[in-house]
Amino acid sequence: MNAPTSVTVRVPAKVNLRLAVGPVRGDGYHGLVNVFHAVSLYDEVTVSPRSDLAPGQAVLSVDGERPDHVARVPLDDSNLAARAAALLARHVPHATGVHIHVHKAIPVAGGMAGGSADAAAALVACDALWEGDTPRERLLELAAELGSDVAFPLIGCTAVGTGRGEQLSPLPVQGTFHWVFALVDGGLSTTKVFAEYDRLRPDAPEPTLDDALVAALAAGDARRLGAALTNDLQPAALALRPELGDLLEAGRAAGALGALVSGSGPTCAFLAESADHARELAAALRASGTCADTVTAHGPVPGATVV
Ligand SMILES: C[C@@](CO)(OP(=O)(O)O)[C@H](O)COP(=O)(O)OP(=O)(O)OC[C@H]1O[C@@H](n2ccc(N)nc2=O)[C@H](O)[C@@H]1O
Ligand SMILES: Nc1ncnc2c1ncn2[C@@H]1O[C@H](COP(=O)(O)OP(=O)(O)O)[C@@H](O)[C@H]1O
Repeated sequence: MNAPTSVTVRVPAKVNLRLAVGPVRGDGYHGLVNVFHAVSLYDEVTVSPRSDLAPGQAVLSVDGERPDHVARVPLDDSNLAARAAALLARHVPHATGVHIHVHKAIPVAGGMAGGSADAAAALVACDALWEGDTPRERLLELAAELGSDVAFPLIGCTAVGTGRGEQLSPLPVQGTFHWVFALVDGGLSTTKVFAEYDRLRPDAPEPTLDDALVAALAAGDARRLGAALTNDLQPAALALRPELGDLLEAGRAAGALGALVSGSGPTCAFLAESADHARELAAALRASGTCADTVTAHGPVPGATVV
């Protein structure tokens, strides 16, 4: 069979249903109990071979519906998708240079792991393009080398991440949960949010999982899930962006079952009772004037998939 001329992979964003953050470790990372949940907001990453480039070398292009977000995606070697192609090229025999095109829908620097999603998608796409047949376990290891959040979008659905978030165990979930994500202008640096967390919580305890959250997911109970959502980084994100407090309050006042900052923020996530309720909640949030825009999505959804 001939090698493919291009491969496109669709990859979901994540929201953290529980982000329990422990003390800073010797390597500068924080021990986490990080419950990832993949939602139906997708980037698409397309790779095609470039014979004028060295194996694993990439040129990038990006487009998407939000020009302000597209403009913030780096087009050089620091792009996580380019770093993923370079890393995989060192582990498969028939790597080529590649053009990587990212169609962006996941907010940039928004706490929804868009860069990590693109890196996971690039690993899957390049492995298919180069016919690497890299085993799943090896792809997960390579993903973890690229960042704490890169392994999760390979598996998607709902999973708890321990260590620095990269050691994943799937969690059973019944049914579908409906979400509204409120986008705000500008991003937040993950490093700065963790630094602010250290300042606010010098005495952080070891992170734990929450039985009530696990039970709510297994039962498909949105009301109980809403009550169990927590994010230890939220006070740090609110300290850096105080206006997010008004956004969370607007969502609660409009009847969200749960409201929290997504990961390191500043995107905020609101749990709804149904798809209809999510649309109503989104309209109320937009009318409140506390966010730039909203996106509705459902979860859990599968991880990076060749389309
Ligand atoms: C906070 C979370 C929650 O899922 O994601 P975002 O909300 O930003 O997407 C993650 O922990 C982010 O994961 P990721 O963005 O891959 O982080 P990395 O590249 O590994 O690390 C970036 C920086 O974040 C801090 N960091 C990250 C992970 C961790 N367990 N402890 C940390 O202290 C460190 O300062 C590190 O230098
Ligand atoms: N493919 C990519 N898409 C988006 N941002 C990227 C990408 N590669 C590198 N970055 C950089 O990573 C930073 C964090 O972006 P992102 O992964 O979208 O957010 P977060 O870490 O909040 O989930 C961005 O500010 C950008 O400079």
